[in-house]
Amino acid sequence: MRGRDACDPRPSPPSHPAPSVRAVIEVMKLTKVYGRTRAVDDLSFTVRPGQVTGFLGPNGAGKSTTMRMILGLDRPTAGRATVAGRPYRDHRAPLHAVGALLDARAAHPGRTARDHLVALGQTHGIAPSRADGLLAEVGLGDVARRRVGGFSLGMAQRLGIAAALLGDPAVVVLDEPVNGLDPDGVLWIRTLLKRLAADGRTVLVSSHLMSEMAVTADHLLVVDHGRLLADTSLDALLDRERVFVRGPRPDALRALLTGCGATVDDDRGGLLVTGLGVDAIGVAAAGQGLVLHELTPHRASLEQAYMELTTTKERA
Ligand SMILES: Nc1ncnc2c1ncn2[C@@H]1O[C@H](COP(=O)(O)OP(=O)(O)OP(=O)(O)O)[C@@H](O)[C@H]1O
Repeated sequence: MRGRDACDPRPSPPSHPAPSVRAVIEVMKLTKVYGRTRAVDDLSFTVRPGQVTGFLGPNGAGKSTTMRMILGLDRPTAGRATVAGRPYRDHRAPLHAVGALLDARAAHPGRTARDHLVALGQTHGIAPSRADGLLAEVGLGDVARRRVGGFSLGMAQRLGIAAALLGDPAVVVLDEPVNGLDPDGVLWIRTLLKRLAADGRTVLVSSHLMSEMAVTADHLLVVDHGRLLADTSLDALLDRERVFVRGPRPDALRALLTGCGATVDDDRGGLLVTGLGVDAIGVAAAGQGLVLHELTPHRASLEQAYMELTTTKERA
């Protein structure tokens, strides 16, 4: 009983429901090359409404560059990105289609927070009262008439989020929105993102903080070196079964399980197996007459799942 046929087939992932084109972000074979750096490398994914999609990866993974291309701020070397069925630049009233926060310090430092939002709103016929309401909502009501140049990073982030929401957009794209926020602010943005998704909006939020995404996102896009490592629900990533297995013939066991398509790592005197469940391992070992002294399921933390994902793909 050797090879993949000897092992229980793993269930195929659930298919996604057909997305409403109204608010979908589509990234198709997107590539961006800066000199010798492939910042984004043949990236394809779809971001759907009604959930928070975390865009996760280490520093320099290509998250900001991808977001800039989605928002028409960088020209792709190859491939394309659309929002609600068309490139961002083709939207006649972009503030209503997509709200974005890429750089919290982008607001003119000499303007007051209120003037910044009112001026932005004027480009789309948005009433000043909407700016006032949003400033109160993001916790800047008391400093609405202070100049932005004197704002802390956290205050600037809150203003950037107010600007992103000004046009009541169906799609929200935020690049590292928790940067500079205090614990209250982090909690606030977490709640806000979940509410936006519950309203049926499409929410794409980047972070290099696994812990933050673990409590905020429903779905994860994991990138590294400009490439997509995973496009998965948070639950599916965490539910990936890992099994600790120990027996007197670890080398034979490793060869068997690797042949069954599992990833096998040394761990505390035994083997840590990803990609096969306890039943499949038991059946495969019995088929080869291999004795097992231990066979224990492990649920990975998000950090473990992420580290495993990045190191496994780098080795491949
Ligand atoms: N304008 C540019 N010119 C040259 N190289 C760039 C430029 N913008 C980004 N890069 C490079 O592209 C790569 C991806 O950068 P990017 O900012 O997209 O990553 P990131 O995932 O957003 O990182 P971080 O979490 O640190 O913000 C990096 O190697 C970066 O140095």
